[in-house]
Amino acid sequence: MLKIADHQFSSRLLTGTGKFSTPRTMLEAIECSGSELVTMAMKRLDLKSGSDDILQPLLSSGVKLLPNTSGARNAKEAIFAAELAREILDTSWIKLEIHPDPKYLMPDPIETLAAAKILCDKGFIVLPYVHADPVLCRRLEEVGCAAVMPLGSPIGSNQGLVTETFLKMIIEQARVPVIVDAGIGAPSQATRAMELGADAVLVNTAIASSRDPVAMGRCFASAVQTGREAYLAGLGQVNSVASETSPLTGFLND
Ligand SMILES: CC(=O)[C@@H](O)[C@H](O)COP(=O)(O)O
Repeated sequence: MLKIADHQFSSRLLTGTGKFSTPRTMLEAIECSGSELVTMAMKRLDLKSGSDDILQPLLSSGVKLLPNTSGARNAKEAIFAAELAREILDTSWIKLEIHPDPKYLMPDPIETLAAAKILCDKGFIVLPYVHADPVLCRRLEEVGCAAVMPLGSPIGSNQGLVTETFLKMIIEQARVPVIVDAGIGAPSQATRAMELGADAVLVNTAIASSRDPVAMGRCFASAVQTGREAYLAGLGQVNSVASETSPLTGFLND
């Protein structure tokens, strides 16, 4: 089981709700992925009409909603989005995302740490999206974040685990769950993240932008499961030189 704050999940795959061609495809893909924690941008909520074509179906599907502050450019805007989420969606869980630069969507570490501290003090369950920076992840843990969400590569890039070296450091030192978020472009990359010892992964674009998102949701579910099992089984050591599979002393030497 994946434990975040006081909640347990049997799936280690978190999914996003953006970029799907239709709400129906999104709901089916999420269902087939087995994901139990699903993120949704607060900026997507249509507050004026009082109804939203994905919110209600999502809530009735039984998944836990993880609102995110995507679109916030600084701590103040992110805190506002988190408070709005708590008010409207009746949840204190928040995926904290602050990216002031629309080109690369790189998370702002300074604003993120400042917002995380304030939100934790206000009783939020904070899951911050950050660069794969081991020092920052440690600091976020210290201010009370329930998990850390370092990126594999830029959001929506499908480039995979460009940050692998640093993800390893984060995983090694973390005392809260590490959820590799963003840029995971193929099931094999999700497997790799899990083999490294990540507690979970978050995938959106790779599922939503595939030719068959429902089938791809299923592929990611098994990829995450495989990676987790491989991690628990313990991967063999990587050697820089060859090493004989069978003993060298055999009949040829006798
Ligand atoms: C939906 C969400 O939260 C994204 O910001 C997240 O980082 C996923 O990234 P990908 O779309 O690259 O999977």
